[in-house]
Amino acid sequence: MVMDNSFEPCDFVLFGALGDLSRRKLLPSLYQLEKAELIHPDTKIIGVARQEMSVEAFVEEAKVNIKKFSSESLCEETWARMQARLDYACVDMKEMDSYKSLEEHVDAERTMVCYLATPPAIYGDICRGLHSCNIIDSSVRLVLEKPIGHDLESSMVINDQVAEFFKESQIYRIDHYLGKETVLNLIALRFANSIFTTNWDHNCIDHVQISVAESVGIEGRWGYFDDAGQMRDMVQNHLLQILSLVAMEPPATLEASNIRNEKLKVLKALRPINSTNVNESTVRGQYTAGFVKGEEVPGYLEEDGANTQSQTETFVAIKAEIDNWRWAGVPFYLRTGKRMPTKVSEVVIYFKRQPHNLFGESFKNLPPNKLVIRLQPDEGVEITVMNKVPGLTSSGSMDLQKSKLNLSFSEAFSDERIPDAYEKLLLEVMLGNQALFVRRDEIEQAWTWVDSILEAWKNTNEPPEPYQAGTWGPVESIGLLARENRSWYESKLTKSGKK
Ligand SMILES: NC(=O)C1=CN([C@@H]2O[C@H](COP(=O)(O)OP(=O)(O)OC[C@H]3O[C@@H](n4cnc5c(N)ncnc54)[C@H](OP(=O)(O)O)[C@@H]3O)[C@@H](O)[C@H]2O)C=CC1
Ligand SMILES: O=C1O[C@H](COP(=O)(O)O)[C@@H](O)[C@H](O)[C@H]1O
Repeated sequence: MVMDNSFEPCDFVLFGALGDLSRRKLLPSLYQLEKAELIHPDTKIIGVARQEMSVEAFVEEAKVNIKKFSSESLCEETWARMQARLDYACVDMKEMDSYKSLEEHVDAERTMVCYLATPPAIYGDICRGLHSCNIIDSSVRLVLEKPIGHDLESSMVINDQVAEFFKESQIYRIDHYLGKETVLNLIALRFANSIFTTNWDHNCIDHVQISVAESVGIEGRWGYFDDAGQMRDMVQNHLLQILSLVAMEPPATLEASNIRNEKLKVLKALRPINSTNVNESTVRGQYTAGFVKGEEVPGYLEEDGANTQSQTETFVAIKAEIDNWRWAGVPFYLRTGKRMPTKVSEVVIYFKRQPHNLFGESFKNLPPNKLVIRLQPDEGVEITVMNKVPGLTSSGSMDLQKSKLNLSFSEAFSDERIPDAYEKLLLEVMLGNQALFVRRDEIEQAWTWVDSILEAWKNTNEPPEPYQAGTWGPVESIGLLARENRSWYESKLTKSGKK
């Protein structure tokens, strides 16, 4: 047993237990935690959905999905333990009377975790329903899935509805990127290594690139995606969270409030992008038909259910600037899109060039050092450095060559399995640690910045730039950096043709 004293048993109530997220991610992640013996033996997992179903049928459904969505065969011993803690309650989450049936499944004396894997539109109903049957007390933790709103205003409405019944210290807002090992490693890399701690500012860094490329399209989610677009789907949450971790000041401790305070300061320091600077600071694109990994794929406007007039963006590139002491004059270029050549997320830190050249004409333009943090896949960290090519020359001059110091997680930690982000987040909720969850003020600050860009795009009334599926986005995205004599980092994964 690998448990410590902070582990307490709880009733883990999964609202929307028959939905896509639960089937694909949450139940398989709970299974992995079970396997690692990280769930308290007395913890119960109660699936809640509106379908009438026996506990046996729910257990069978869970088993089928865990088998289907886990990358390994089912361990019978683990499953026997997990099965024993599963329960099911049928609740129509919009009907207040319906919540009574929940009472007999939970123990008011224990910590209760309510995970809302449901449409955000019914978060308010669920809170009222829980309140109506007197289930809420200070020990209840509420987990909210994204998206929290469509803009600042709607996000405040949801947050207000929830705040009627829960204190902020009880609310766990999910951004699954915060559960990714490599995103967490940003904290370790920055604050456990003095070479980075002391070189992490405008004195040493020229610019930063954050790219989150996806090879998938919208995966049959037209209804949701067309309303959201890549800005709301990826930038408002995941990219801004990564940016905050890269740019934040050292927190006093790793305690939740300290980390969240520092992230919030970064979001507050983001220079607003509005009608006056939107054209020079952003690019938005929409994919047309093309080939991804050799397979022909339709354009966005030809996807199932598509509205052919849609101007929703499937690609965004932004030059973001952080107006504070540390980052003055250091652009953060963000880029994310669907149907790009490969799935790859990377943070690349470009250090400044040497102030003076000692190595003669042929090395006049010594390339800057780069720190490449590969978030996914092929997780790792790489630094490019200049080295002397070994050997003797008659002129006595020095020949230089660019080389890489490469730490690949799969090689360095070959005995360790990299857990899915949801495993980490589910574990942290059960431990009652909010550090990897997004606080209300962070979400609202992120919406404020994003809303201003969306509003400016709306005002320009220009369609998104087309880009062929299987490319790195519209040419204008190259221009965003080229006009400042910079270029996007070409991922090693693309160069090697790795899929
Ligand atoms: N799927 C994913 O990969 C991701 C999902 N999310 C978020 O997770 C949440 C859930 O998404 P997803 O699983 O895809 O959605 P689904 O629609 O697949 O599942 C939602 C679940 O909620 C249930 N539900 C909806 N309304 C009611 C109601 N009135 N009473 C009882 N049950 C109800 C549904 O039941 P029924 O089947 O009967 O309709 C279903 O079990 C959303 O907030 C989404 O944005 C976030 C990131 C990724
Ligand atoms: O939240 C979302 O994230 C996924 C990408 O997540 P990843 O872990 O596979 O990188 C994205 O495809 C989806 O559209 C979005 O809603």
